[in-house]
Amino acid sequence: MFAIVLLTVLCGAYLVHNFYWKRRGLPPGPTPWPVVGNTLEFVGSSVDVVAKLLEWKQRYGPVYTLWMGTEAFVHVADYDVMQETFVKNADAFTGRWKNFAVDELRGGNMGIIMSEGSLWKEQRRFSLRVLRDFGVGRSIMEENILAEASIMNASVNKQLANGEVKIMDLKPFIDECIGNIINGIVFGFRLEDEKLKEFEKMKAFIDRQVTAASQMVIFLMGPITIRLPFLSSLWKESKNNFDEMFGYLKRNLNEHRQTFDPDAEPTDFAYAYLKQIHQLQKQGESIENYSDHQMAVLAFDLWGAGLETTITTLRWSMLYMVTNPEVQDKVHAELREKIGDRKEITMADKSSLTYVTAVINEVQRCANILPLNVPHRTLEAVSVGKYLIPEDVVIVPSISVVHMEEKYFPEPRKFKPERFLQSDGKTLKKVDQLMPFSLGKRQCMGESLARMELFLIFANFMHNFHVSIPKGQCPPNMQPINGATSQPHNFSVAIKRISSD
Ligand code: HEM
Repeated sequence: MFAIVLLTVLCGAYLVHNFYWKRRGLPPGPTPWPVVGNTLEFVGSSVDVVAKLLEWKQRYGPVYTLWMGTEAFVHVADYDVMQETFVKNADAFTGRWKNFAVDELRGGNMGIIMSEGSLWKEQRRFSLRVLRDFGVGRSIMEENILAEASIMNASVNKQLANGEVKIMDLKPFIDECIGNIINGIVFGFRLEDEKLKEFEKMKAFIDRQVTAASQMVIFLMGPITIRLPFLSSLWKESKNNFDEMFGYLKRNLNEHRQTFDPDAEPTDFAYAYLKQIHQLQKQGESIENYSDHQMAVLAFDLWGAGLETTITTLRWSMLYMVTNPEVQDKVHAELREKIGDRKEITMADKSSLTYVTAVINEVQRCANILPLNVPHRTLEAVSVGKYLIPEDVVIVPSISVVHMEEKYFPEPRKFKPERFLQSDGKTLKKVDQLMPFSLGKRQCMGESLARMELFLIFANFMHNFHVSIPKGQCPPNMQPINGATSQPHNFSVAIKRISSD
């Protein structure tokens, strides 16, 4: 009898806690289920995550709370409120979510993406400096990207006889192109033979890890839940994915340690990092923020973030070209008019290729590849809109919602590059609400590299090829695969050389 009373009291207390107590003082939002919160709302291949976020914004207002597992995630889904908070009061929002999965899979809040405080500040400053030294945002990097774009185009070209239309999956070509660029920056070598095979294996681990199922791991995992049926197998898969990727990075970092020459100019990020440690030690300064583990997680962040996002955006760009042939025709017309027979398109052409630039903007808006962005954490109690959010609350700039707002982007579900052009149809229009790289102090660190890659690779590809839906096939599935990034389903295109048009 006593046991039943005790159990009833405990259950009652838990329910009061779940449905009322833990939600006090936080913005409203959908009612969370015990343990799983609102996480299950995102499960299922047909769930349109951004539509759900928009629906909640309409119901609860521009600032609302979702529960991912047992953690409150405050979503800031209004452009003006985002500016007032993440930009004007930036420091208060530079924390990152701390959780069991991050501790177990990445060895804690290390690297850049998940680190905070002095570790994050120092490592971000250092990494940006090294990227600049290696020519990111300048002509040195432009040459590297152009070289890889040209190799990719030559490989595709090799598959095509003149005038022939061939059905091809472009993913492996894009993977290898972007893989070579980021691998060159981090480890300084091209992916050939065995190295290429190893890279392809690693890319497959990344692809599996960003899927929805693996992402559930992050939200639902704890010391007890990883033992539950179903979740335990998801957990094991994620653990294996991370172990394999860290194994690859650590093998390459060890090769660098063995060949490191402190007197030589660093030729890649890994050597620059070793040189920084060497110099700090020589000057008797602290190397607390430069542990072996930090170096591996930092390499993981640059390598992973640099690969996944850019590849996914370029794959979407191909899909939008085949599903919007009239847009592709205009891209080709602009390239014919402004570039003509010239072989290579460089950054110097960007200001005249306004339609191409508008298309890339529209791809980034519609593909909306990071529907849940990367969650931040409040480092102090802080006002957000009409709410006072306590310290240590996970908070998300909901950029994907802004990208789909009618008031900024009329007919938001339509692919209309013209929205990024002035009424003359030629001059580019700056639209501040397009924020694929987020905002504030944690804004994407690779933005200038990514922008250069997207422009040079897309423009040079379109200058050479025409893509379409293969004859007799249904239009491709434009519903994204939900996960950390919104990826397209596998697809093939009918491709032909532009000269045969
Ligand atoms: C189309 C390509 C890309 C997109 C759309 C993108 C988008 C983003 C977004 C939305 C964030 C989170 C910002 C926030 O927390 O509010 C982020 C962070 C980050 N990105 Fe990118 N990114 C891209 C390419 C790259 C590349 C090429 C690199 C490689 C260097 C990179 C490195 C990073 C890093 C290191 C962070 C963490 C920054 C920090 O926490 O301080 N990204 N990115």
